[in-house]
Amino acid sequence: MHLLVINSGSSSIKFSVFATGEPSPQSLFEGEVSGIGSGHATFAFNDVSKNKQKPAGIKAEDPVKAIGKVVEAISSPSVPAIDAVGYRVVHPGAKLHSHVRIDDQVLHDLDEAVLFAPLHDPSAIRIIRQTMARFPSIPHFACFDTIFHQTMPEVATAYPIPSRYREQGVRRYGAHGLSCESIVEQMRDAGAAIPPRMAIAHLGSGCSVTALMDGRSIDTTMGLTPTGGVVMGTRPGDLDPGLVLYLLRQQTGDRNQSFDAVEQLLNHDSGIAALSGLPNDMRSTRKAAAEGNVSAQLAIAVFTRSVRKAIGSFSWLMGGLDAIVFTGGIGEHDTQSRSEILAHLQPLGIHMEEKLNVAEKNEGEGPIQLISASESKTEILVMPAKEDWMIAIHLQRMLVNH
Ligand SMILES: Nc1ncnc2c1ncn2[C@@H]1O[C@H](COP(=O)(O)OP(=O)(O)O)[C@@H](O)[C@H]1O
Ligand SMILES: CC(=O)OP(=O)(O)O
Ligand SMILES: [Mg+2]
Repeated sequence: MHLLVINSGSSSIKFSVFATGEPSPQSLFEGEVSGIGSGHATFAFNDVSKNKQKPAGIKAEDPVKAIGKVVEAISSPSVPAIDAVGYRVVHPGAKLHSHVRIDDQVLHDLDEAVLFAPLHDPSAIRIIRQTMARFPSIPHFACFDTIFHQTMPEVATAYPIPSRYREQGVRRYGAHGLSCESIVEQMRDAGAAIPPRMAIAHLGSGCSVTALMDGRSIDTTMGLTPTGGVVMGTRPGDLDPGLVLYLLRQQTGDRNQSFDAVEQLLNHDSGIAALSGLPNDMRSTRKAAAEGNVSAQLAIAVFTRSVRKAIGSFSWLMGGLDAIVFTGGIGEHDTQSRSEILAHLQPLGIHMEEKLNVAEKNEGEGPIQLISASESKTEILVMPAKEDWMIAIHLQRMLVNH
């Protein structure tokens, strides 16, 4: 069977075609629209058995506008007919508790869930509806970013607000769960031992740090929504809640308009992009910082400091760290962010080996790149966030059971 996976992030749509198989589904085609909303979006689609083509520039102001390009690519005669589709949906809301086959009831529940992930869920749901209309006779499944974090204990998920809100589903959910699960699954796949105390820093457009014990999530920085936690591309991460009240009270005029304006501010107009005054793209922010742009330098320093603090707090919580994994667009590629986040930690037994950090990864080396020095008590690893592969694994399991 052939599976299509559509992963819409806040600044990208990644999509893949897999052939089902053991031990896990095999990727045949991979594509990506990246830089959505940055003014210089690119599109790439590749047969994984052939040489990669260079991404081409396209117009893509938002993920929904980019989906037509995805459907066009997978409709090409060289791509096999699709038997099932799996979507990454960031938040299932308070009612859904597992990855599911999508029917009218699930679509209704997802419509209700948009309050929990207003930056991600609305476009994901529109993409699902459009793709279901295009492929009406095959099953469609939603895989959620929160499910992996269901192992978090109540002490990690309970907010110190009146308990009636908890009963309504107001708690920490976390996100980037499919990415974290793919890290653990790739370690298993490679026959590597799962580090007992691990922190995964998923640094992409959205950024989070997750604490794992024996491969299970025990705490994470994102909260009820993916707006909280560490500093991100266009989101501020954790703020003084009084600041949000201040913003709301400061807005004048229509009440709904002020909510919309504050939501726009917190999900689209904050984070690294706000501090730097530049588009949401770490590559151009780094370039500007290197050229002496002090706003870009400050933005990056605020970002790396917040990630450093999150990893530090989880290390304290677990009584130390056996491994730190960097993943996501920034985590996998921005060598400077990695060295800034872990600078001067030798007294704690954490030694990044700069030569390994900047070394080009060779093809066929496997997914786990070790960048710590041999004397480091904590292993520092760089690994790909294989969310699409993880969704294909769930899809394959659900297809057997449905
Ligand atoms: N080679 C690179 N060097 C530095 N940053 C990079 C590089 N490649 C991608 N990035 C950054 O990764 C971020 C996007 O991460 P990604 O995980 O693809 O996003 P999304 O959250 O939309 O899935 C952007 O800030 C981008 O600039
Ligand atoms: C949950 C989240 O922030 O996802 P992304 O990083 O793909 O925007
Ligand atoms: Mg992502």
